[in-house]
Amino acid sequence: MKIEKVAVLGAGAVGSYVIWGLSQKKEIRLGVIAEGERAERLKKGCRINGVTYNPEVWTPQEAQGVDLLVVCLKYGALPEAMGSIRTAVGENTTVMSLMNGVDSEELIAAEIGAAPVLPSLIKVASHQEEDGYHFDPETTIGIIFGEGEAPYQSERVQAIEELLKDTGIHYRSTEQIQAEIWSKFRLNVCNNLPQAILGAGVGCYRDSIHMKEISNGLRRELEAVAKAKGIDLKAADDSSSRGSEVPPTARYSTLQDLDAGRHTEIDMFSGALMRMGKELGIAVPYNEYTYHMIKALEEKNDGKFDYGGKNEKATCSK
Ligand SMILES: NC(=O)C1=CN([C@@H]2O[C@H](COP(=O)(O)OP(=O)(O)OC[C@H]3O[C@@H](n4cnc5c(N)ncnc54)[C@H](OP(=O)(O)O)[C@@H]3O)[C@@H](O)[C@H]2O)C=CC1
Ligand SMILES: CC(C)(CO)C(=O)C(=O)O
Repeated sequence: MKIEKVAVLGAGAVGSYVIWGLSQKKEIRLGVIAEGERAERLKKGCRINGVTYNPEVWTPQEAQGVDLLVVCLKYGALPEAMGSIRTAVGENTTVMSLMNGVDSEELIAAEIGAAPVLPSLIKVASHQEEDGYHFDPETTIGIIFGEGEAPYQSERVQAIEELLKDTGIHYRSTEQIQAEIWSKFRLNVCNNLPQAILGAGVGCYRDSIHMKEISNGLRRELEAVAKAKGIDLKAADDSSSRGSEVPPTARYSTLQDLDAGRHTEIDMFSGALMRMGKELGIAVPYNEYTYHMIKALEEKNDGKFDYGGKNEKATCSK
C-alpha cells in the first residue's frame, strides 16, 4: 500500500500543519477540498509561517478515491461537510480526523462506515494572524494515530508512517489510540473551559484554588465517564497527560473563539460528556454548568443581551 494522493478537508490552523509538511513530498499529489468562494480563496495559495504553499484545490468529486483524507474541521462545520467526505471516500481511502474531542470519528463512521477511519489526534498550537497561519514546527508534538485493535502495525499504519517520514511533521503511531484521544480530551475539557468562562490566561489554574477546583470537578466527571466506557486513561503515553509549556497568559482555543466573537466547540467538549453521562447514568454537573455558561457567552457575543435602554419591556427576578 502506497499513499500517492492526499486530500485535506479544512485548510485552517491544523490543516496548515499538514499542508506545510506534505508540501515537501514532491512524489505525491496534495490537494485541499473546497468549493465556491472558499475554493477561489485557496487557489491563491495558503500562507503558512510566512511562506505561500499551493496545494491543488479539488471539488469533492475531484478528490474521489484519494488514498488519504485528513479531516481538520471545526466541530460545527462537520455536519455540513459530511457530503464532501462521503463523495471523496473511495474503496481504498483511509480517513484521519485531527479534530479535538472524542466523537468525530464516530460521526464520520456513521456516514461512511467504520472501516476507512483510522483514529488519530494532533497536538499543535497553531493560530491565524493577519499574514496567515503560524505554528512552531520544533515544539509541536504532532500527529498521533493507531489502529483500535491488533494488528497494530497494519499496512495503512506503515503507509502513513512512510508518508510522514522526512516531511518535518512530527508523528508517532500507538497501540493505545483511544486512551491517547481521551487523554487529549481531558486536557481540553479541564483547561480550555474554566479559563474561557473567566476570560483569563492559563496561569489561573496555578494561581487560584477556585479555578483549580472547577478544573478538578470537570476532570472527575470525565474520568468517571471514561472508566464506564472501558477507557484506561493510564495507558496513554506520559507526554499525553500534560500540555506543552506555555506562558501564564496563554488562551486556549475555546477562549480564542469567544475573544474573536465566534461560536465555540463546547458541544464537542461538555456537550458530548453530558450526552455520554446521560447514556451511562453518570451525573456531570460541572460539565452541565460549563456547557450552559459557554453557550450563554456565545449568546452574549451574538448580541442577545444588548438591551436597548429604558424602552425595553421590564423583567423581574423569579
Ligand atoms: N488550532 C489548533 O492549534 C488546534 C486545533 N485542534 C482541533 O482541530 C480542529 C480544527 O481546528 P482549527 O484548524 O483550529 O480550525 P480552523 O477554523 O482554523 O480551520 C477549519 C477550516 O475548515 C474550513 N472549512 C469549514 N467548512 C468547510 C467545508 N465544508 N469544506 C471545506 N473546508 C471547510 C474553514 O474554512 P473557512 O475559514 O473558509 O470557513 C477553515 O479553514 C478543531 O476540532 C480543533 O479543536 C486540535 C489541536 C490544536
Ligand atoms: C490546549 C491545546 C493547545 C492543546 O493542543 C488545544 O488543543 C486547544 O487550544 O484547544
